[in-house]
Amino acid sequence: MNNSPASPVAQAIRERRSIRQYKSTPVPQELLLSLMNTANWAPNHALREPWRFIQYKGAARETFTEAVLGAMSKEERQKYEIQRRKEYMTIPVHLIVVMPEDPRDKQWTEDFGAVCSWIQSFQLAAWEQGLGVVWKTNPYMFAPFFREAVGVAPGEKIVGVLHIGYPEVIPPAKPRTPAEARLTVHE
Ligand SMILES: Cc1cc2nc3c(=O)[nH]c(=O)nc-3n(C[C@H](O)[C@H](O)[C@H](O)COP(=O)(O)O)c2cc1C
Repeated sequence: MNNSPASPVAQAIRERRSIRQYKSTPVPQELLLSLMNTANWAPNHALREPWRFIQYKGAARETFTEAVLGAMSKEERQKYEIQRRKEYMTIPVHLIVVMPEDPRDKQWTEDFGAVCSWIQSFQLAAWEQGLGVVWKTNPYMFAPFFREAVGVAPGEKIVGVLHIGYPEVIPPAKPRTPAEARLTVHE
């Protein structure tokens, strides 16, 4: 099996970067859906496919922006509103990734793992197509105001907010610790 760093999968894993500066160029919806359908092949136990998505694009990004701003304190809003409004109205797509909160520990763990796998699969498939993504877990995600404004129900968890678009800037890689440093081998 070709597991060299030069294989297409290995290369995508190593070269993908979280993108925080985007061009305003729209992302075709067919491309987005195709990438989502690829990510749907992520491993998920008992094939529960424990994910759903809420997408904001075009003028509806205003609704997303208001949901974020409404979750801020007065002071935070004063400090960040202009910057955030500009940022969220430039990035072409915001995708909220949601999972059901199964009360059983085993199922919750499986579902969370599956949704994280979905997100990374999506990020890699997007990268291969020249699209950038960043996976965010900002404090607003946990705020009741935001959850209600975007239609996340009690009993659901937001696993991440993905910002998606064509990269304006690709940051340099942050070095990783070699696996050997974290590996205990018994033989
Ligand atoms: C679960 C998770 C949550 C993250 N949350 C944030 C976040 O809130 N804000 C952010 O700027 N990046 C966030 N990131 C992206 C990481 O900061 C990023 O992956 C890390 O800096 C390594 O950079 P790279 O992805 O370009 O290799 C998150 C990543 C993961 C996996």
